[in-house]
Amino acid sequence: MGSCPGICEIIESKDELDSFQHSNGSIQPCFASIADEKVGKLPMLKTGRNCSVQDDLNQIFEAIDRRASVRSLGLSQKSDAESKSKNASKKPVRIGVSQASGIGISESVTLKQALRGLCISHASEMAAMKRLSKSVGSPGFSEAGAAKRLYRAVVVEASEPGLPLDDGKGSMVEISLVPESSTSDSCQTMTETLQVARSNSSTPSVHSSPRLAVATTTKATKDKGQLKGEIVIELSEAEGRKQIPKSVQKGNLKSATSLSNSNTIKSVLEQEETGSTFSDDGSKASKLKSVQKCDPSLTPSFRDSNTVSKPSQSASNSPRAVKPIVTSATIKKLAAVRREPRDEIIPQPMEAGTKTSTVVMVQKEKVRSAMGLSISSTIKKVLEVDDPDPVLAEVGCKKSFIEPSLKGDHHSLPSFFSSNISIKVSKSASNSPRTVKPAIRPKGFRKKTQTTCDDVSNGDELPGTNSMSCRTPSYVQQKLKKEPASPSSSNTSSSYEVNSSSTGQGASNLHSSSNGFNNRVQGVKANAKSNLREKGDFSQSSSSIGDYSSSTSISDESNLSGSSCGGSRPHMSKDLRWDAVRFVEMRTGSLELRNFKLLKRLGCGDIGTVYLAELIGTDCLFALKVMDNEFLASRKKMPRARTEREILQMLDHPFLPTLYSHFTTDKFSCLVMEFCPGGDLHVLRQKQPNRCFSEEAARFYVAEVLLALEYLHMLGVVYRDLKPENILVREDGHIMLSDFDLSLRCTVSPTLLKSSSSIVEPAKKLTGPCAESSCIDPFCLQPSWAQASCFSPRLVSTPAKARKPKPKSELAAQVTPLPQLVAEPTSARSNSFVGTHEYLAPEIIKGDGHGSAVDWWTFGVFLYELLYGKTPFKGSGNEETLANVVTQCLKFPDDRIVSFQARDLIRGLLVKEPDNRMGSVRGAAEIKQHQFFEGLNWALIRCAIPPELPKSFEAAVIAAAPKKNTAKTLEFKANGKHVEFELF
Ligand SMILES: Nc1ncnc2c1ncn2[C@@H]1O[C@H](COP(=O)(O)OP(=O)(O)OP(=O)(O)O)[C@@H](O)[C@H]1O
Repeated sequence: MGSCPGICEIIESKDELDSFQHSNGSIQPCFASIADEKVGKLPMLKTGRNCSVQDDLNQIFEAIDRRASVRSLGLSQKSDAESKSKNASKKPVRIGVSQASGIGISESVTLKQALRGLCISHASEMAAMKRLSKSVGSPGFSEAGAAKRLYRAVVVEASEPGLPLDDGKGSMVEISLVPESSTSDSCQTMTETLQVARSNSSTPSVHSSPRLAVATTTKATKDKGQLKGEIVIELSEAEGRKQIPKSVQKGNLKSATSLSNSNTIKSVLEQEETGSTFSDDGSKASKLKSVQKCDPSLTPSFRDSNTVSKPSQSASNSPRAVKPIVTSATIKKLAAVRREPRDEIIPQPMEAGTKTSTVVMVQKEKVRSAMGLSISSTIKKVLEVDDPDPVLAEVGCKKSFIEPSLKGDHHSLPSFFSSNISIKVSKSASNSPRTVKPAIRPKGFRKKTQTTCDDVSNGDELPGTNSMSCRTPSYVQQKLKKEPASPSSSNTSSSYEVNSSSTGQGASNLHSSSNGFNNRVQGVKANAKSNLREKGDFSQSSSSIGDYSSSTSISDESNLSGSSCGGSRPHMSKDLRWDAVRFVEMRTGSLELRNFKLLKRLGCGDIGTVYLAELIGTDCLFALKVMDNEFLASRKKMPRARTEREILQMLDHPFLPTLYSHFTTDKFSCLVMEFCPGGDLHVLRQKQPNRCFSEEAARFYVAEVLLALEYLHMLGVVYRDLKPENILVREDGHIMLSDFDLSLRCTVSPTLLKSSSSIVEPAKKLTGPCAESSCIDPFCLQPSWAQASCFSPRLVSTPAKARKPKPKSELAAQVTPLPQLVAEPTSARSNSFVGTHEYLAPEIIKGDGHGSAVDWWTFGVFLYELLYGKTPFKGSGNEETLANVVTQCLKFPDDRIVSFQARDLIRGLLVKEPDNRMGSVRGAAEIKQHQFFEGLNWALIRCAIPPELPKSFEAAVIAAAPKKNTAKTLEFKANGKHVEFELF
């Protein structure tokens, strides 16, 4: 035995087999039979018969095969199985069964190990057989094959399941190297969806030398008869790609492959680091390690070129587009170890990358031409061709920034822009009695300002207002006197300056170097179509009143931190504006005002000014709300600004705005929002015949608003400022609620309400898809309101006395109502005096405290105004209006025919006592069931064809651009002073 290692091994194996028989009862019968059969052959070994190791191995594997066959066929068919398994053992397919196990193929295998493997698992058997049936040096077993398997193991593990391997050109594993110093930052701020390319790294910047794009590919070489795996790390740096061969001993290879992909690279690199073979810069290894430690999902990859190798949704849609390289989902998994087709992502100015770089650039050009003109270039073109106005031309084409200086007015823009064109702005008092706070607004603009009341509790004075007493009925004043009034100082002048000389170094750099994103911008044009017309002549005026004197049940911050600016919105992955923002953030470290080119002032609110702004270098348009920090602080409006931002951050709804980003500088707080090019419903209504919407159109708009309010309520947000001016129209004609600085945040405690049969009408025969789902199964967990919410509007609002007694048969047919889940803040209470005069709910005016029911009041006023062209309680002045709201009965004008259903809904909503108001108890679900909405497909309304589409973008731009020989100034009136305003 001692002379024959094979014998020793076999005996040991036998022992092990024996011991296994004892230890594993489940397999024992099968195994025992095999062992018995082996007895006849084993004596040859025991008697010292001369045998080769190969013979022994053959015998062993025959036993293995028999055992496997017996396992599969059962004991009763043992004999057949043996013969079959013998044949099977010779089939090459068995050898190649385990791809993964092949990773460890470099390890020399002893018989002992092979036999031990027999007792471990079937997979181990396969591996052992594979090793022994093919010698290391056989043609079918190459180191290249091993390396390939190693590569596959690494890449497949790291890739998305199902991602096809590209063993040819795609055999790259890319690693991003970020310096220690910048890793933490980038991990926080950068996402995986973009890879920023940098073409000229000679310019020192934050993103230049520290970030290295490392591509690793596994290769295999045979060195001195030993299997070695070689990992080539390719450092893509400005000066070119370096290939740093890394010799990995077979042990390393084995250990590497047994680890996870990231660990694999990490462990290999650690060894290389100690061996100083990684690169000439020893720090790179540690840098790479630091990246590996970083959250992979947050590790971006930078490349030195203009090419952006980010998977482009739009590009993928285009036949000529650059093929998406790695899906974002893949990148998440491959953040540290990423495989990307080399020819598309390595636009390096180096030998190997030159060709591919050219390819990319060609593809980019194709994409660009396929996309046509970008939005911003359309604007520029229009302005250049049609508008000789040098100011507008400068704004559109050369002057990227506008700077109004802060002269006692919050409507100011960044001061860090140099300015050499000053525009005098003067204001005159509004003619409207309801105009409380002056603001820079187009002539005739129906003001959407807020009165000083929002700062009543602070004793703060707001511009253009004297005190609450001037607008509030005396009996209301009495109630309000407990809160200190705060007259406001008026903004009498402001100066806007246009930067005609400099757009800022950073901006110009960005502009010139960030064309890469344009290649992936597709479809943004449609999103960014803008109706740039100034708002027309409007007869009515209303103002929002903000008061944060007291409110109960304000939600905590944690409620608001739910959604970030996009990462958690996979359904918005096609929205390239996210990518645009990230693109710039990654390039510049953070978003700043200088990254935007302000194209047009969209309007001024109480806390800031909203601009149409192009994110430089991306062709993406945004609504940029700029708020002056000093003004906010001095007017104690910081909480309102914060509230708006926090609410916007939470929103993720088709009828609510998207906040792409926000940033704060020393001077300004900015919100980067979705731009709505269609104007607002107030303007739209003015254009309708008789300045009223048709009932069908009104139903569409109020239905979308209702869904938005329902969503807000469920988030614990009472909107409080519903009015047509705050309903913006998207370019697709659907609506978007805006302006949340007056909103109330509160906690929501979902409750199950027992529906009473007196409220819920008997189920009608449904015609929609919900007919079958109108479940009456008492075990069904679907709440009753949900059953009816889609297609089965039911009359729930009719006052009790107005309801006719039901026939007995009908009552018998009533569906037993299930408890209704109410997830709206119906019990929230605030004593704030907020809103717009004509829209203020009685309980707000009376100071009785209010909750979410105020939104249903304003909803009623809103519907009324859309249908009748005016608000129901409008008086000759604000005081009268407030008095009317509290005391006057609801009346419908006779000069316009409106359906009973519409009037019934308005009647139910404009109930002065909030507790009796429709929606106050059961929320939006109750309103949705009203007959006015009968037949409306709530679930699909977002896909419905809207009543009206905004003007085409180009036409709107042309219309917005000042005409030839027209005066270069636009005049606005505020507080009796004329304002010269040349900017837009
Ligand atoms: N996302 C947007 N897209 C297009 N225009 C917008 C957008 N957001 C706001 N606007 C326009 O900018 C103007 C100012 O809006 P902002 O929300 O700052 O104030 P406001 O609506 O006047 O109300 P408030 O004074 O109560 O804040 C509005 O007239 C609105 O039409």
